[in-house]
Amino acid sequence: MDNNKLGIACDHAGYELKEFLVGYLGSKGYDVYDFGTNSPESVDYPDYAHPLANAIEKGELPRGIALCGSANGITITLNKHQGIRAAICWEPEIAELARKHNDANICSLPARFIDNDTAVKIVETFLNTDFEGGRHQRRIDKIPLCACTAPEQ
Ligand SMILES: O=C(CO)[C@H](O)[C@H](O)[C@H](O)COP(=O)(O)O
Repeated sequence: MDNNKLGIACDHAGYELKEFLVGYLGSKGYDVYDFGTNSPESVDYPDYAHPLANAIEKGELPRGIALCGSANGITITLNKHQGIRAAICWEPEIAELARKHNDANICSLPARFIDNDTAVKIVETFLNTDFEGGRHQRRIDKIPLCACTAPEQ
């Protein structure tokens, strides 16, 4: 898949930072698919989270960035999708671990709690860190409910 492509989605709380990141990532040569929202008017984050998650699940985009005020609402929504591993990243080392250990395919940003410079560092780290595989792959394989068997006590 074309790793230059990425999707981005937000609610009103993430709108300003989303706009900044769309400009920044475009200037770095990324092909950014913007799922909105496209104004600071109050909206509901699931209306923007699901289209981003669907595009990644269908294989149309390899990864994405999601933003809301705390990152909680949008991340909870995204992770209802079987093919999504969205991780809340509030500093670069968490973003690095989200990729290395969790193979996260969406980086969720708490827009009301980070500044633009921090967001850039987080996103750059997320986009440029590879999954380590190995024991982490085994754990990821156990995440889907269909693969879950309660251990004997
Ligand atoms: O869902 C959230 C919290 O988990 C997001 O942070 C939203 O952006 C936030 O709830 C929006 O709040 P508002 O008072 O409607 O602006």
